[in-house]
Amino acid sequence: MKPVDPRLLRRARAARSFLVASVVIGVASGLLIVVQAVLLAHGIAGVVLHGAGVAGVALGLTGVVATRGLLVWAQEVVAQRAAAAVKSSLRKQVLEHSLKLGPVWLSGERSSALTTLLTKGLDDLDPYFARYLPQLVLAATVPAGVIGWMGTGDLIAAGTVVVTLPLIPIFMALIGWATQAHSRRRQHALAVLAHHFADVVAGLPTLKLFGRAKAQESAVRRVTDKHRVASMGSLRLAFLSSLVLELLASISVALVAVGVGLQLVDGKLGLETALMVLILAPEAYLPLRQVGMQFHASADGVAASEEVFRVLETPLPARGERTDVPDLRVNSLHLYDVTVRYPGRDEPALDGFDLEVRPGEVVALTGPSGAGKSTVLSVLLGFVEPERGVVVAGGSAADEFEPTVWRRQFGWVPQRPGLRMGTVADNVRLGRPEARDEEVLVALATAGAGELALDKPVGEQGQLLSGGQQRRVALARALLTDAPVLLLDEPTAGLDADAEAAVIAGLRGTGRTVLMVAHRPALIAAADRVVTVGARELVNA
Ligand SMILES: Nc1ncnc2c1ncn2[C@@H]1O[C@H](COP(=O)(O)OP(=O)(O)OP(=O)(O)O)[C@@H](O)[C@H]1O
Repeated sequence: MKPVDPRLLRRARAARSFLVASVVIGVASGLLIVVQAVLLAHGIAGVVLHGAGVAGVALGLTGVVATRGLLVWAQEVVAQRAAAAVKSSLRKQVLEHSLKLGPVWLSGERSSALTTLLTKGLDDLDPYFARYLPQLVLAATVPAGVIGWMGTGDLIAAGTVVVTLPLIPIFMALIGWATQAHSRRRQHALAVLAHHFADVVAGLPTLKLFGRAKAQESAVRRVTDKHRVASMGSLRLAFLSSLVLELLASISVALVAVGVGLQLVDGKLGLETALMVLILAPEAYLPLRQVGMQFHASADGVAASEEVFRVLETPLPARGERTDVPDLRVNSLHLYDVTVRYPGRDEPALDGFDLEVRPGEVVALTGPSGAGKSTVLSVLLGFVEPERGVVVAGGSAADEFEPTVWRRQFGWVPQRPGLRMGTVADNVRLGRPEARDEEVLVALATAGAGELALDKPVGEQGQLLSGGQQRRVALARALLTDAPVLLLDEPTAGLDADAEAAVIAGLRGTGRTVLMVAHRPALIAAADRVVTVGARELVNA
């Protein structure tokens, strides 16, 4: 691990200004340490050799200690602010980037791992900013100042420190390599734990039904044990490294003390200088030793930030900038020879698929499960990039257009309705936030959900509504948009025949272009044209 990840400085402006402030505070702290040692040595030597008073020295020391206290406070405030700003900026960037990468990329990620990363994971950056980075700056500034000043009094002592000091970073690096792997393992164990817990909680009713709920106890225990072992491993390494660094520093200071003592006995060194060197010697090692300790506290945060950069460095699909999207009320949509292969899959999900959807048409996509029907919708929405082939509208390829502007042409009902916590009205209004209550009611009625009250509560992921109600709310949401084309993934699944007939009538009545994935005969029969995916055949109804 690099001491400071340049990507962190590049991605988070707060980290840069924080580093500058830390250097200023670090240099001032270094100076104060030297002043404090000189004052102490002067005061003690004055009392011992000349019986001088201590009032002046005590006053000076009080001033130095108070100023050092102020610097520590300033450092803490700056660090906490920087950590908060960096975390918030990284969270925002990851969320924005994930949105740009789209739902298909997200479905390949483990959502609970991503959630852990964006919450608890990034919080581990606090010690990195509050402890590790300031200490790193102190380690770079204080020893240089201290050794320089020691050299003015005793070159041998300064030389001893210069020779022994590098041992600390060398041992730190060795321990660091071992820690890094441990930290990654711990982060991974935490992600697995979160994922497993989320899965178990979400699937508890099913697990209970199949009598497997008890069996989960041992699975949870196994995953928790893995996390505990990984955490204990990190702690063991942290304690061990502190011990090693402490031992190294103590032996080095003892070496300096022996040299100083011998010179003092020989009369080659005055008492004041000897005292100054002895007081300063541990100060040269202290910042480096503490960097070692803080490194462990911050390693989890650094591992989390690496995970953040993995997400941020996932390349975005190349999309154009044009905003003059052709009006699909008058232009046809074409798919020419579209082949899609999902990452990690050998078989194409869609192979050389052609389709034309004319304005105002209702087209049904049918075909066996897994044939690629939902993929056709994903291609049109720009969520997946075809390996070959092109989507064309009004003579231009779809990927020339800015994705959000392009998507405004579509109202979409995905296979999973994706409702959020709130009320029915909140969810329908996602289609057009400024819509009036009457418009929301019309959309609900058209979607065959006229019986649902606007203020009916909706739980997370659409809970509190039946499966069929969720679908109709999602359809009302798509209908409320001004989009000329509706892309519907099995819009009547889970509806009874009457509700289905109402939905079909509602859809036909809008006069909009509809491309729908359809399995049910009534829905297929309602289409102007039926296209079979997978068989590459076009059937006119
Ligand atoms: N995000 C993904 N990553 C990898 N493979 C995927 C992904 N989404 C779909 N697939 C695969 O691509 C193929 C086509 O999937 P798609 O969902 O388009 O089929 P479908 O015809 O809509 O199926 P169904 O009728 O069951 O909904 C399937 O083999 C599926 O396993």
